[in-house]
Amino acid sequence: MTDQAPSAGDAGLPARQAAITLFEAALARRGGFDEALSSGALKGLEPRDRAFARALTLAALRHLGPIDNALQGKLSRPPPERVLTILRLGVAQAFWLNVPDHAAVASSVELADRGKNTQRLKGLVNAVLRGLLRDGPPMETVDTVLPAWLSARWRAAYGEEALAGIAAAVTQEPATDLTPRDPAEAQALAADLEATVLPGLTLRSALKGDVALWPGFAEGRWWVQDAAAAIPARLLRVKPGETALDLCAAPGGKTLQLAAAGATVTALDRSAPRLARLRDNLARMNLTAEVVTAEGDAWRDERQFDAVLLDAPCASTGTFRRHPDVLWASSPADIAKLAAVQTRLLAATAGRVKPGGRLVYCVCSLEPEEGESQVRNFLGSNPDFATDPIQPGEGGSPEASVTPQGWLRILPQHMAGGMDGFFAARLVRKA
Ligand SMILES: C[S@@+](CC[C@H](N)C(=O)[O-])C[C@H]1O[C@@H](n2cnc3c(N)ncnc32)[C@H](O)[C@@H]1O
Repeated sequence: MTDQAPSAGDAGLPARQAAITLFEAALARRGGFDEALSSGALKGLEPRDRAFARALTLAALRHLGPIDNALQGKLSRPPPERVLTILRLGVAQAFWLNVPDHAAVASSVELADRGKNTQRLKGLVNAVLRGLLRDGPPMETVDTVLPAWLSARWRAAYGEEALAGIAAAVTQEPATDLTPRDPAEAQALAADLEATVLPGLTLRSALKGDVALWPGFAEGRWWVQDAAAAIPARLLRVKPGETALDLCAAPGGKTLQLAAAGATVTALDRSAPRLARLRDNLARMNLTAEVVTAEGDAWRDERQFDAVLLDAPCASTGTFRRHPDVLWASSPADIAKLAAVQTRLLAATAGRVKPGGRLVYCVCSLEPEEGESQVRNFLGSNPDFATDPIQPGEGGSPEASVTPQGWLRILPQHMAGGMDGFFAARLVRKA
């Protein structure tokens, strides 16, 4: 729930229009939500309207399955896409953004009235929305919350009970997690940030709004990082003075952890714009790293490192709590394509680890093809590497996440209040 709703009259329409743009971009393609944000979908809006547009889009995506299920019962045939968007956003406003019913209906009808292709259907928008709001919030069950192809995959991989836990996490709005630059400061920062200190010393803050205005941001005392995302870099256990390579580094959450722990870090990524964000993050935190723009599997550099982190590009299905668009814009083909990239990157990583050094492989994905299968295949073809088993509790690892092989398979329900889904394994290269 949020209290950021602007009033229903004309003042709120630009925000709702921006939400239409964001929402349709999010469904059109993987990464569309972020692309639309960075290409100015919210430009020209007041901060309050910007927050509303973003919150509305995310609420509609987080509850999209149940919304569509309820809509199906009210529509005899699929309406044009824009009308469907207006209806989905209208329902989300009323049930999850505290917008009064009359305002959600009036603004949705107004949006339909303003569009050349939707004007004639404003009566339908009015009738369908009124009917849905009378019925109350849509049913949220495993079958309505998740796309069928993902629930089938996750049922097969993790079983019925775990699937129910995953589905329950989809509709929960996540808190903001922060990593302190200096872990010894965690308790002191927690008081200023209305935060609880989680295992691993992640701070879970109850604050809302622009993080740049929160205590300690400008001074570089913490950065935003999900509790699960903060675990893999800790598993490398870097010591001051060791060399570390972060092979898919941008925008740099894990690079910051390695640098803050005192390692001499090389941060590599193929994306120059994402590396620009990494550089900004390093500067704000007053940390340093060598920054390299290159393809991880084509980088010509003979150095070997004490510690190597491969946080590989993946389908990101574990991040649905903060990025619910991944549920609706991903496909089985994405998983197959990205799994091939991971295999290539892992193969290229092996030679960059010093004999006796450590390699942590991780992905923010719930797909076994991107996690367990990758490591199993890698160990099969690289007999000089072995698993260094992760201990329960290590670096904040939930006990429930540790697999019999000593890898981590983090499911969102493994921590009260949720965490991103992740896979991680720590391997050592024999000396
Ligand atoms: C999961 S994200 C990394 C997140 C980062 N480790 C962090 O903690 O902030 C994956 C990154 O891999 C990069 N990437 C994708 N393919 C790559 C390749 N072939 N070589 C190097 N980087 C690649 C992407 O640009 C993206 O920044």
